Amino acid sequence: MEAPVVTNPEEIARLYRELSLFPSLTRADVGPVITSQYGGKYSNIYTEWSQRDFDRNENVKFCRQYIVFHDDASVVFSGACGNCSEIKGEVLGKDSPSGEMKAVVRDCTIKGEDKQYLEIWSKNIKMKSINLTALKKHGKVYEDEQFGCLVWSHSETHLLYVAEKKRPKTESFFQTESPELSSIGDEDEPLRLEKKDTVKGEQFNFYEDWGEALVSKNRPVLCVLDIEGDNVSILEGVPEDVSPGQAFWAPDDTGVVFVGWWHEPFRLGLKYCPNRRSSLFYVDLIGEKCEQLTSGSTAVCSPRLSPDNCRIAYLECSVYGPHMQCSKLCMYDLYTKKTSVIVDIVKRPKEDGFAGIYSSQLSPQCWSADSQRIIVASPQKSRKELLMVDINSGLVTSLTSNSDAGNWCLMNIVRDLMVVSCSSPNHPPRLRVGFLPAKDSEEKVSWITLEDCDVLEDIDWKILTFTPPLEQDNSQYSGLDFEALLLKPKVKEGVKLPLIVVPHGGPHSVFVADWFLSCSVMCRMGFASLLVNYRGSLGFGQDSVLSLPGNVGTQDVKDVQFAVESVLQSGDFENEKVAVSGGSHGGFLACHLIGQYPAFYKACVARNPVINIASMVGSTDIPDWCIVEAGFDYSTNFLPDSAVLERMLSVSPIKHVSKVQTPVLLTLGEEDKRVPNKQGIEYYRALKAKQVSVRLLWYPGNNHSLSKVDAESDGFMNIALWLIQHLFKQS
Ligand SMILES: CSCC[C@H](NC=O)C(=O)N[C@@H](CO)C(=O)O
Repeated sequence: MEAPVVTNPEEIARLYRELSLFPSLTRADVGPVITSQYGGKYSNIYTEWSQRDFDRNENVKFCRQYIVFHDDASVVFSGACGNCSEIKGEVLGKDSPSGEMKAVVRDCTIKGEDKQYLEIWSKNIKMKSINLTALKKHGKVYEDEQFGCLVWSHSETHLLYVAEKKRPKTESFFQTESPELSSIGDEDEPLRLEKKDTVKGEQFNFYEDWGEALVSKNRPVLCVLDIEGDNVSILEGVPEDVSPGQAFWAPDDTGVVFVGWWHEPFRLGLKYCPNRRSSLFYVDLIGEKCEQLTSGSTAVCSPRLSPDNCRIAYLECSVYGPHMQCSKLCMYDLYTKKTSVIVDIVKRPKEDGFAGIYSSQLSPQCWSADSQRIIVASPQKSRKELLMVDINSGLVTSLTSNSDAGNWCLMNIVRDLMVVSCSSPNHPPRLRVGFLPAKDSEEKVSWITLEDCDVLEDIDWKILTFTPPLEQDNSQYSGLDFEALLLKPKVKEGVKLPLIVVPHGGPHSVFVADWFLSCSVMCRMGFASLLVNYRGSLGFGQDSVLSLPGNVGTQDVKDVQFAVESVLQSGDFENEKVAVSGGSHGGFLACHLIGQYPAFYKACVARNPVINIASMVGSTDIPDWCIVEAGFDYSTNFLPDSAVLERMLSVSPIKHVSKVQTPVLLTLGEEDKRVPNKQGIEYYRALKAKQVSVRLLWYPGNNHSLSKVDAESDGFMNIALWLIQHLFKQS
């Protein structure tokens, strides 16, 4: 029996709107402990959320506060205080350590001009509003997760943030000048005008940026605001060949610790690429001393100071190679000035299930109050778990094993109070709090839900495990299993479902059992989805990651096909109604699958797919990806020769295009720096030439993720209608 499928566009849009109502938690902070007049203790929890607003075509950001009464070890009573309020124009915001003040970096448009202000709030008063744009000490403030920060000094007298370095004004050689601005010049130097401080001949200089989603970010500088003196200064002493970010105050406020990414000989894209050469540095406030704290031969991120001010925890991985991979959890001792590894790379999942740390960002605070443990959220196969690491023994304990939720994210931990977001494919994000049990205690965390939403009872999900057949075993990394998530609408016995196969991108990424808007709408429409974590995915040990480079286009393709064919054997699906959909490397796999298994898939959707690695290597922001995934070792002076280009071409989907029969929907972002839209166009032309049905959707103002509200929702509707058109067409 065939399942009834929702095909009416109005009804599909209604379902999409309905399930888009669930917001996602983006930030949480815990305020200081307050003792009430009756002796009870409580803390405020500040949360920020994001939700799609279709009419305004933007993701709206709002906040809500909660109060948690506790005895320092367990929650006694909790609840929300007041309603939500929207946050507008706030680029960065941070309460001071005492909770007495708040700093905000705000974007404003005044009489058509964009300006940035740094505001200091105290009690119910806006104490200061400093016009950063007018000060002209630097360019725009960095608000991204890669470099950005807004940090109060321990003394609460100074603020630290990152901004674009100020560039000199430029003008044409042919600009007419007033006679009094006569120039002085030097033969080798560009002509500088004394009075106006304007440079000629540099108007069209090219400034590299840090790539996808970090456009226009070229040269970050560390900025310090002296609150009392209203004075912003740029920290001197940062090495010239390093871009600083993720900074914080050293314990005594006399200097700053930061991550520095080397930008010579050129910048490579940083988004999703934590494998860029970088180090921890310390620079003193007078710029006399800058010390490199880690080796400089690895890639580091997320430094976090322990509450006792003695150590810095951070994540480390090797430079180049697979972009995302198993990380080491490391520590820098501020007294001995030595680094150590607390949790090493894990090649294969251990007997207790621990598969390694796969994270490129620790939560804003990650230490227990006793400075003896660190909490990290990491995929462990197809679930994301909270892991507690003992810094002395390196012992890793899961705080969330056997839980019903498939995805646990640590938003923050302060004085052992953890604030988390947890979700599952049939359960949108919930906000929970819980105290970390005392060291060496056997106790489990008792989670209290502060913000709940109902389970979508009509959606079923499970995790499936696959062992590749012998002929598909990787001889170098033998015996690796992989997994997939299967999401299905609940239907009566005997009803067969259409199936959408979704391989993830990366390829070193993973689908954890999270809430997926598009899959849940598809479920409500009557489709099942199979999300495949083929070998090479994160969370399955470093061997799995390393098994894929050099084998893309075969091992990953065969794993996905093996998973699909295995699932179809259950008899629960309509074998003639199978579609494939993926983005980026997932699009690469979708296009490979329709080329290598020509009659199998009845519809294909590819978002910004990698089509021809050979034609992409010179135009993507991450050429190293092309070289590594094609099976070569990358260095910055690597130049692809004809054999390398031939290999890149031979592992690409374009190689199989002549066999394609499946109708293809391409969704491309005009501003994509990662997989330039010319890749999709190359495929579009090839399919057109072969008279294969193809449609191309072009999203101006969108980058690789196609995540602007109108692009994402339009993309979803067109994907749904494309699947309906091609899976259910009358033949
Ligand atoms: C040269 S593009 C390589 C593919 C890309 N990898 C990293 O950015 C990719 O597949 N991206 C995924 C996210 O990992 C995506 O879904 O965009």
